[in-house]
Amino acid sequence: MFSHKRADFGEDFLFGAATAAYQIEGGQTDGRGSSIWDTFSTTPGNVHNSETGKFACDHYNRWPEDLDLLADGGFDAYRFSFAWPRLIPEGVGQVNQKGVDFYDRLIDGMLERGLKPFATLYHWDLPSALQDKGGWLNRDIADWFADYAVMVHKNFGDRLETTATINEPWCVAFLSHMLGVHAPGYRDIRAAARASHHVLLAHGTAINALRAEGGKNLGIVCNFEVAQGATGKPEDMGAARLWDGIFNRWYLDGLFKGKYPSDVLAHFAPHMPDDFADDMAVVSTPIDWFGVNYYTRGLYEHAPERGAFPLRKVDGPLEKTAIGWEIFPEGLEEILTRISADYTDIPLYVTENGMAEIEGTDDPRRIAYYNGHLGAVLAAQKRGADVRGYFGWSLLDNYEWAEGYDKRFGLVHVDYKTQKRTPKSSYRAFQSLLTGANRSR
Ligand SMILES: CO[C@H](O)c1c[n+]2c([nH]1)[C@H](O)[C@@H](O)[C@H](O)[C@H]2CO
Repeated sequence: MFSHKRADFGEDFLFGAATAAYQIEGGQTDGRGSSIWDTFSTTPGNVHNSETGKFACDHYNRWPEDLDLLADGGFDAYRFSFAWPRLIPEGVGQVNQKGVDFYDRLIDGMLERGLKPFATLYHWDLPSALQDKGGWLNRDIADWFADYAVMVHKNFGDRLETTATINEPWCVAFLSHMLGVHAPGYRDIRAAARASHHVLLAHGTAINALRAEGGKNLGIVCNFEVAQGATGKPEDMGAARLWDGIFNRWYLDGLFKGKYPSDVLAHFAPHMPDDFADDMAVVSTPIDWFGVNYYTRGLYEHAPERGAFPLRKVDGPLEKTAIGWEIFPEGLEEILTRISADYTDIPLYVTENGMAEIEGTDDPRRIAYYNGHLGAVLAAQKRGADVRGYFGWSLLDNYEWAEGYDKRFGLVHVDYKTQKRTPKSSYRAFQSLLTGANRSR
């Protein structure tokens, strides 16, 4: 079990678990439109075994059982995402009432169980119809996204505890337009530069539109990695600094300082949208809270042959998870204290943290992983970081994007043939921390 007590985190500290629509819902029916992940995943070579989210965890039908698991676990909150194509199948215009009805039932189900709804508006499943118009490369996406955000607010805003605009703008932009690992699968610095700006412009435009509608408790969720030099050589330390700029400071500086870091801009500048500097007041529109997703650190070395960004990640010596990420809980303490010391004093939530295993329901490594990272949260709080909550990734084993279904992050095991849910020992560890007992309904 964990070596911490719930009271250690503070009286109002919230514990939750997190998921995302495309990874768990399935339910490609009832008027849901196509998303870029439906097309990307069915394109050979993009996803392990060409696996798709077509069925996933069948959460579209099994959501009562999944909410019961959260309540039985003693969790206070549930971080979930709306599927834009389920609510507005073409991305703009006509609303799908069956989609509205689904999320109505889901959110009411949370409230009935005493679970606070922490909503994410966009967790990567862009409507294909908007991709047809250029997607994140088209500046108009800021208005498309703001209109979608207002639609969500008008239908559900009165019941949401918090609303995050975007999950992980780095993944939306750089991972998906520079590295080509996620949908839409671009490998193009010009696409990456423009998406890296438009995703933050869309965030700020939506925040302003939501404020105009009386929106409260608005934020964004960014992912962070501690970047360290593979050696102490200046060129390797420089590579780590540049990666810190690409992964962390582009978003922190843009959102909280209203300017992009000059070291990254030096690479992006020839490809940025005209007059992007005029948008920075919108990009840095004040928010109420900030979500921090953290999993691991990275070691980087100088790699002059790598063109646009002359760096390369190298394999580190620490214990790794099944997805190959080093286990480095100190990094979470470092990130939380850095953000609160250098960028903002608004409340922080750890909105994702967790690890992948390949199989099994007895998961002592995952218990140790969570225990270490919960300790990092306590250490960051002691150093002045205003951390208000922590969400384990993930409630369920689910569709792990380009990795397909092999890499399992769930506190609850899912047998995808039968859709049977089985709490793992890590779920029991949280249940014991949160309720003082190990019990199941
Ligand atoms: C690149 O790592 C990111 O911080 C990150 C890790 N994760 C994420 N972002 C996403 O938000 C989730 O949808 C993933 O399932 C989860 C596990 O891979």
